[in-house]
Amino acid sequence: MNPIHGLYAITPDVADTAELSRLVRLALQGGASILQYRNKTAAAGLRLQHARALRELTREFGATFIVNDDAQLAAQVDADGVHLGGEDGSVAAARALLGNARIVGVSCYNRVALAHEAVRQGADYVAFGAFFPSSVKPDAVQANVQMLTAARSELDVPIVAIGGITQQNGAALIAAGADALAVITALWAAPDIEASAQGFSTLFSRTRQ
Ligand SMILES: Cc1ncc(COP(=O)(O)OP(=O)(O)O)c(N)n1
Ligand SMILES: Cc1ncsc1CCOP(=O)(O)O
Ligand SMILES: [Mg+2]
Repeated sequence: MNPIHGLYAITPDVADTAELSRLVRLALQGGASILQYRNKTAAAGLRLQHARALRELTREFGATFIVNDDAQLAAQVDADGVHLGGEDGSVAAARALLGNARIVGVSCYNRVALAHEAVRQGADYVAFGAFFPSSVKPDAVQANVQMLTAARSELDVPIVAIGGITQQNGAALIAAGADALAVITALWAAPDIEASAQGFSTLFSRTRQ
């Protein structure tokens, strides 16, 4: 099975490791198949503690564990891979740390040409977005369904969609070719995180791909 398929949960900004683990467990119970550890503010020691805890938890559930931005941290905690944006270093540098068996995902914003280049450099998946307004990244570049459709017809690697995705607007992205939906707010701000994860996961069995 493609390890990049289904609900791709990205961690909320929660500093306390036990509380972060409690929330993530709910998402995994609800069926999140990929977890990305994304934290822009914690100190290195706390990030290591978080990443170690989440590595253990994702193993328990058989979920794919990706670290955002930091290939070194990914290697240190034996994560399944790393996610790189335009300012996060090259695929080659990540490969040098992680080897060929790990996953390297690359942000391509709204540019299919960037995705071709990422694949040429050895990316295992590409991400496009933001598809909808995002309170986490209000200034994010806007992507649209037409470019996703074009990307799907041109690319063989898994495609992740991100940015303001909800259970309501996510189905159209899956129908257009997204293999995974990366979500922050609609998952963690939901009144029932497990039910929200379940709802997102169900979209993948309902929507023709
Ligand atoms: C799955 C996924 N897609 C896109 C991003 C955004 O990456 P980037 O542009 O590097 O921005 P930051 O998340 O680092 O602020 C992502 N993290 N995950
Ligand atoms: C990291 C990132 N990159 C583009 S939008 C975004 C944030 C996604 O969060 P949300 O699902 O809350 O819009
Ligand atoms: Mg980044």
